[in-house]
Amino acid sequence: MKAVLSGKEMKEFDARSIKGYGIPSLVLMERAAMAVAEKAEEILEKERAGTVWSVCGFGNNGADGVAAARMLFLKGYDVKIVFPQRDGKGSEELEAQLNVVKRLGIPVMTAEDLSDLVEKKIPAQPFRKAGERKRSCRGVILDAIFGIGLSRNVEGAYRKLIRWINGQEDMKVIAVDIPSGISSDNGSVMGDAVRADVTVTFGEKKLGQVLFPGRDLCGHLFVKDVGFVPESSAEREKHVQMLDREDLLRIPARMADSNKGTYGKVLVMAGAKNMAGASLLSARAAYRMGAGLVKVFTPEENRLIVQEKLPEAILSTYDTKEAEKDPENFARKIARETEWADVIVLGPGIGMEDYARCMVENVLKDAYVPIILDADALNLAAEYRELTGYFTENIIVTPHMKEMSRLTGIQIEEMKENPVRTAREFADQYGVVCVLKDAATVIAGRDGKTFVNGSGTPAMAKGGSGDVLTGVIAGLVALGLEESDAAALGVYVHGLAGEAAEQHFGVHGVLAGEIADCLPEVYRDGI
Ligand SMILES: NC(=O)C1=CN([C@@H]2O[C@H](COP(=O)(O)OP(=O)(O)OC[C@H]3O[C@@H](n4cnc5c(N)ncnc54)[C@H](O)[C@@H]3O)[C@@H](O)[C@H]2O)[C@@H](O)CC1
Ligand SMILES: [K+]
Repeated sequence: MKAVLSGKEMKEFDARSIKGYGIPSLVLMERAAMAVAEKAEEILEKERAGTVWSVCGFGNNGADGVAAARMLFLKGYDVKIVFPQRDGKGSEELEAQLNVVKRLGIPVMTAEDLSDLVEKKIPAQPFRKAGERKRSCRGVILDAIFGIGLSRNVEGAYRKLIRWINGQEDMKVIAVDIPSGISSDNGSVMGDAVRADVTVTFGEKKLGQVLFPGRDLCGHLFVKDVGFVPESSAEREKHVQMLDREDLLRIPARMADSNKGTYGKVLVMAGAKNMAGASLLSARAAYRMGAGLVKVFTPEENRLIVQEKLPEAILSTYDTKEAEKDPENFARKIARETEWADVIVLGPGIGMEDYARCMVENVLKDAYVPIILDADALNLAAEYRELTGYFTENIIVTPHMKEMSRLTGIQIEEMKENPVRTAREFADQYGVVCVLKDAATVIAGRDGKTFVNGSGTPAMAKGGSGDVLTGVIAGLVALGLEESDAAALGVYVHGLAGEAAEQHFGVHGVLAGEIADCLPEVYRDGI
């Protein structure tokens, strides 16, 4: 698990080492610049290229760029430094770095001096992996215009330079700390931004590098230690966290003397009339994740298909007409089922009929085991607001952006601007665990624990993959994980399984069921 910091948190982290412990700022900067220069040299050697443009702003990000340019110049590369304009007031560190390069005679120029000032907006990069876009490479551009100090939208000469960088098709772009123009707090593009092939960042990851579109614009991200004094583990836990492969070790082991009862009973309440798919995907994923027993509760019409496609599942069916006619009897049936369960998945494909609302209400009212509330259960809660009155700490909600918008009334664009805050506020307001699904899913858990997920692939952007996720989380709860941990680890494992499925079927070809079937590859071979 690794901490991910906002711009403000990173500034405090910086200041702690410099002011708190007395490590000179220029010492940290020297190591930061060295990490950038090493990455540049690696690329230049591989590409047999010799040109370096270091494009710098007037803060310490620019100072990093000037220091790295000096190091590459001393190695014999053909180096030029570019500033947006002549008259910018530089930081103290920048002035110190510029004094050195002036004495060394490294050319320093401005945007106006660039003969080929071709401006290009952020180029699209369809279906290519980060760093793969450039076929020929004449050299390297160091993007050191803005780092974590970007405080407003970019315009004027800054914007021109950012677009100039994006227009250099035959140069690899290394972003110093973060691509210029990306907000380090939320990954948004502030006016315009650099598309980097590689980003070298210092100390810790920033939120802007793990949330989209910033995550995409970073290219390959390298985190380098430059000598900051580390925080205590209690301090680290206060930041947003990102899971990594070591966290797979937290999936409980299977004991030699166990039986199916040892690994929990999952009740999947899903699928409307003739819509068995959602229940099958969720149930399959729960079994694949390791749950001992999975029961599907679904309309009678789905009996044959469930038995045929997943004979391992226990089946309990209901008559939808009876359920509508006699809600009290339906409620008693539901109570019997929920009593059996250790964890419940509620909602995928159940529809918006009255009996579905009755089911959601009764489960929320009477069940005290963890409940994963998804899809139509969330849409019903959005439509019948009184259902949110039952939200308590045993509930994990898993809305995608549209469902979250229905639940909260907040526009999708606004939520995308700050998904961490959106998920956190919802979780705190209702006391639930909130999994806000998107390309970078945010998990807001108990005790302020917040996670951003780093696994996954666009191959998973397909119908049914959310149903699989509910089963994965339920499976982990059944194995004994606490709800916040099950949600965060479940999202991570689900993403890894999607990546594994992409290896087999390609980015376009993956089916949701295949994500479920690739789960064992993740925890069997993944650590
Ligand atoms: N000693 C340190 O504090 C270290 C800092 N480091 C570097 O320092 C960077 C942070 O430096 P700073 O805090 O100076 O910030 P930046 O260098 O990211 O940028 C701040 C400068 O840009 C200006 N600015 C902000 N938004 C603008 C806009 N839209 N248009 C025009 N000007 C704008 C600010 O007024 C300020 O002059 C990090 O990203 C990292 O690269 C690293 O060297 C590691 C050590
Ligand atoms: K930068």
